[in-house]
Amino acid sequence: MRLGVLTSGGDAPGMNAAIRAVVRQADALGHEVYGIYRGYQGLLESDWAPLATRSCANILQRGGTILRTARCPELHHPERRAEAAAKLRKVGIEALVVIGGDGSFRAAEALHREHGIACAGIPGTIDNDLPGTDRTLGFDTALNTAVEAIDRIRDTASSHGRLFLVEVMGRSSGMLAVHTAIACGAEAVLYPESPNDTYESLVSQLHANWIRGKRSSIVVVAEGDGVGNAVGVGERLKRDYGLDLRVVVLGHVQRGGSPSALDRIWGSRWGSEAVRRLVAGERAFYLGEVGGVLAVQPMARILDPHPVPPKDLGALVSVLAR
Ligand SMILES: Nc1ncnc2c1ncn2[C@@H]1O[C@H](COP(=O)(O)OP(=O)(O)O)[C@@H](O)[C@H]1O
Ligand SMILES: O=P(O)(O)OC[C@H]1O[C@](O)(COP(=O)(O)O)[C@@H](O)[C@@H]1O
Repeated sequence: MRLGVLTSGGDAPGMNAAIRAVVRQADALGHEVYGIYRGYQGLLESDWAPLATRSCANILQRGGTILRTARCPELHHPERRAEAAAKLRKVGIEALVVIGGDGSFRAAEALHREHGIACAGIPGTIDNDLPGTDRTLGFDTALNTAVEAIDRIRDTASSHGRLFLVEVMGRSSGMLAVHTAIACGAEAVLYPESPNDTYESLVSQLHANWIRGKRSSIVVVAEGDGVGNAVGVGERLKRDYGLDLRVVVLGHVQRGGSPSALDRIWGSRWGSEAVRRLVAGERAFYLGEVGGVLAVQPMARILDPHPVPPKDLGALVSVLAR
């Protein structure tokens, strides 16, 4: 059997572990893998090549993706998906392993529903916002990167008695922000799924801490937060209260770097499992981890609402900051 593998959407540490496992598990079972470069964009352009098992040497510990990645707005059009399916059939790729996030899986779901392409999904996004899995590749690494960066910022915050607003990634998900805030002992967190967050509530939290004698604070702000991004909130606080605050946008620093052990392990397990299920005839599923155990979800489950950060974690941030 000829399988295809692609990485799509944002890159995430652990994607290379998954690619390596796909290639080597297929090789062990006597199947062939084509690597498709630049996600669905490369698929539309027939940008692919066979991946030999030795071509995956020394990639397990590398961030990013050796297959490169892209966002491909064209795939939202049904005619382009029909073209993609025809290209796969022409080259003899019978099943596709898609490593990516929610959007990448939605594309796979459509390719299967509309054209019968067998698809396996491996969660790969630092956002950790997929239904049916507690974990996505890259989240653990990105979380640890953000925490390490904020620990350094904390030194200056306390030495100078300053407020820092630190922006972490998450265009529509607060998972990374909330977990980062707990792990670095932030004074407050702002994230998109928390409708009760307001500028006024942030000010009163910071003020209450000041009254308690706290002279420095770190506020973690998710990129897609509704109150405004870190720069916007910072400008407003400066204007209203004349605070000598600083804003740090961690940005893509969080997306790169060598994957954590957990991201390598899950990338390896999911890559192997995806191949074993596809060659056994399964057609449309994605893998995950639920309660520490490997889980399998029907691909259509990706259409469910995305998970939101547990409410108690958001509330815990301010309790622990007292
Ligand atoms: N609803 C959709 N229908 C078809 N293709 C989609 C859909 N959503 C996303 N895609 C494809 O998947 C790619 C990656 O999606 P994106 O949301 O950017 O990243 P991620 O997979 O990390 O969530 C898009 O560039 C597009 O090619
Ligand atoms: O690198 P880009 O294209 O600016 O994307 C930034 C976005 O990518 C992410 O890191 C991951 O998002 P996806 O998983 O949807 O690709 C988001 O947190 C962030 O908003």
